Amino acid sequence: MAQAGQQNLAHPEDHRPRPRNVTREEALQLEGCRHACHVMFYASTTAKLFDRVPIRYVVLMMMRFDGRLGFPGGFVDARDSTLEEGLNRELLEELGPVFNTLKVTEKDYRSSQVRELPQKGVTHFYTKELTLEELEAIEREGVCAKDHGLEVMGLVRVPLYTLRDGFGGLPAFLSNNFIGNSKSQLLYGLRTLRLLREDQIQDAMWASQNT
Ligand SMILES: O=c1[nH]cnc2c1ncn2[C@H]1C[C@H](O)[C@@H](COP(=O)(O)OP(=O)(O)O)O1
Repeated sequence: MAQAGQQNLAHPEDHRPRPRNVTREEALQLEGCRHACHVMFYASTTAKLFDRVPIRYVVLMMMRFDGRLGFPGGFVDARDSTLEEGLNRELLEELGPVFNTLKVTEKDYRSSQVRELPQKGVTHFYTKELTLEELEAIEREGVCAKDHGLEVMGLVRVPLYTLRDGFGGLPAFLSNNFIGNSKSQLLYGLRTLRLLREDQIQDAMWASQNT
């Protein structure tokens, strides 16, 4: 899938070089860098907040041990023969027994970004659509995972709506602290999967920065 839509968001005062997009093949040929894989699970829903505001999609992120938001996943290491094997191993540790049977595969791969500092590394991003029942099973059984309460403080749902005050919902969510390029991965996922329209994304980003 084209990666052009993934923006490299950085704090305006952050002068570190921005991560750059590379293809999966380019990424796999890079020497001397660690690979990490993360996945955005999502499911459609007919639920309405306050019986009025359509939720439309449940999108999962997690609160990490360091107080930042990110996606489930982690570093691929020498034990893993493929990126996806490493990702599924991390998912089993972080989200629990559901990942004995549910697997992320190469067809769920979306994009790769390389960063040079503080250490050269590549982050690979995946998205996977689930049924609402599958997604709720991850939420329910996540408390049985090895990393629950340690590396994973809890799963969170991303609100895709904006409330009448213009800030509650997605703009407020985007004002949180995100690990690495996970905020840019979230926006890329919402954009390319068309879970939100471009103008809705732009308005939410503007409100999160200016409210
Ligand atoms: O969601 C994420 N999106 C992009 N990069 C991320 C995300 N979460 C962490 N990271 C970065 C931070 C590190 O450089 C690596 C691996 O971190 P982590 O997932 O914490 O890895 P382990 O669980 O310790 O294997 O990716």
